[in-house]
Amino acid sequence: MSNLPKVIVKDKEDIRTNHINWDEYFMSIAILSSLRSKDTSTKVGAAIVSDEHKVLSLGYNGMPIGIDDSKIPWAREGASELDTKYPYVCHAELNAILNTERRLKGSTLYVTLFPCNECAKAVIQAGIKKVIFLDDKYHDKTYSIASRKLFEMAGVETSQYLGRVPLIDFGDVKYEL
Ligand SMILES: Nc1ccn([C@H]2C[C@H](O)[C@@H](COP(=O)(O)O)O2)c(=O)n1
Repeated sequence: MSNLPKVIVKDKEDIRTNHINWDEYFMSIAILSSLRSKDTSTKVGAAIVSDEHKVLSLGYNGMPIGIDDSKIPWAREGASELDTKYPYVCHAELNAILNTERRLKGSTLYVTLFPCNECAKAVIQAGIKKVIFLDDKYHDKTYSIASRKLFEMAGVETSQYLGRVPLIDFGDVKYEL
């Protein structure tokens, strides 16, 4: 008996259509990575890829290494900002940049949420040349406006991923649009 999932393709003979394309592949990896996040409201995943289509690094939003994340709030609101997740959580893009010692110059970042201005600065400093994002739900926030400015001035190309997304279902954790 095999534990491999059954492969279903529409046209096995047509090599142009019987596999997923690069963007689908890498955005799916970013989406899968997002499911590692313990954030209960927004799980973000990131994959950094070379111009030779090699995965250089992965990341998701989480508390810094060594921090007992059961002792840190995951809340969006609290008595003070210190009682929320925001001052503590490390964003997916920053984690992906820091999770490798490889050279990221000229690479592409696939991320499930448009980067904030702090991550935009790290993306630029790392030499990442292209950002492909899935969601842009904070488009009108000041930090997103600042990100767009920074990317434009630094010559980082950005584009929204409008392709197919996988339905990932682990039962209690799933990804669906
Ligand atoms: N580009 C981004 C934006 C946000 N994050 C993280 C930070 C938080 O854990 C979460 C956002 O939470 P919300 O305010 O939507 O409850 O996503 C990130 O990793 N990358």
